[in-house]
Amino acid sequence: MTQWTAVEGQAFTDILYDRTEGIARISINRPHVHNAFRPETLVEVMKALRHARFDPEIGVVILTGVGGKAFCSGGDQRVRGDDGGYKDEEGVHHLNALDLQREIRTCPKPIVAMVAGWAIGGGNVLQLLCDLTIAADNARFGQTGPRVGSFDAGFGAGILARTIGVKKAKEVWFLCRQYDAQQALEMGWINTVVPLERLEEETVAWCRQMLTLSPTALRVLKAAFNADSDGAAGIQELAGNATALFYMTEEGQEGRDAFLEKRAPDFSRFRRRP
Ligand SMILES: CC(C)(COP(=O)(O)OP(=O)(O)OC[C@H]1O[C@@H](n2cnc3c(N)ncnc32)[C@H](O)[C@@H]1OP(=O)(O)O)[C@@H](O)C(=O)NCCC(=O)NCCSC(=O)c1cc(O)c2ccccc2c1O
Repeated sequence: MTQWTAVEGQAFTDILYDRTEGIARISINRPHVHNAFRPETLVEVMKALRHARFDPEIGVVILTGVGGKAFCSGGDQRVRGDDGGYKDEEGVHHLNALDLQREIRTCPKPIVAMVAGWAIGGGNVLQLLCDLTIAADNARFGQTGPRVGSFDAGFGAGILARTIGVKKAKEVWFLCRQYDAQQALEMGWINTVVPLERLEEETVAWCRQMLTLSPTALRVLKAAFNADSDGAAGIQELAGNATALFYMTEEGQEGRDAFLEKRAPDFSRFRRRP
């Protein structure tokens, strides 16, 4: 059994945020609605995710749901308003699931979805956008949008099509069927399926394996996998890694030093590589 410790100084109402060596775990904690999210839930997930991103001791993040019956059932339909989004406690309408989707893709650390039970609607999109998905044998996946008067025509359609193929993605969205973990595995929708009682052990094992590997290599690879589908923003993310690495070289530092020392830069000692 993994020992998890609540992250200090981080108080939340809709999520749990804890950690074990090198791994942060963010759990949506609304099991009474199968972990459906409201705007406040997503604000909290983003806050925890940013905290994990900036914690140098964390190398991998797990996103999951409390209770064993659901990862997440998407937007909480009880707070879906008539003014273009989900209503927060102040009455402001949001579609801030889209903000979280982008943050999952731009977080430079691998994010693993640990899925037990339902991953439906916006909940399926969240697990889809995580870098890896470990599912329990009770997991069920699907989209409900056309049934409940919604659609995710961004990552929810496009990345699903890239992941399982266009025909299958259209089937998922056009028919609103549900798929069990084995079917999802066969489609390449998820990475592996394990018995529910082994879900955490298996997920942590995958995370620990990534923790033994080069964080820079994983970071650049993550950006590379997203670059083309994220367009200019994806190239920006990938290119930012090149700039960061260049800043760590003597060649990059020569330009900065020359400016600060008010002299012409001397790049002559740096090779023009083939
Ligand atoms: C997930 C289910 C298939 C499970 O069915 P089951 O029969 O096992 O359980 P119940 O239906 O009895 O559910 C138990 C309990 O939970 C409540 N509940 C479940 N899901 C939600 C939900 N999403 N919102 C509110 N409440 C929920 C349910 O009412 C029960 O409560 P009781 O008080 O009656 O006990 C089934 O529950 C189901 O189909 N759920 C709805 C799934 C769904 O349609 N989700 C929303 C899809 S749209 C979406 O998520 C979405 C969000 C965004 O932020 C977007 C942003 C931008 C673009 C698109 C977006 C988008 O599409």
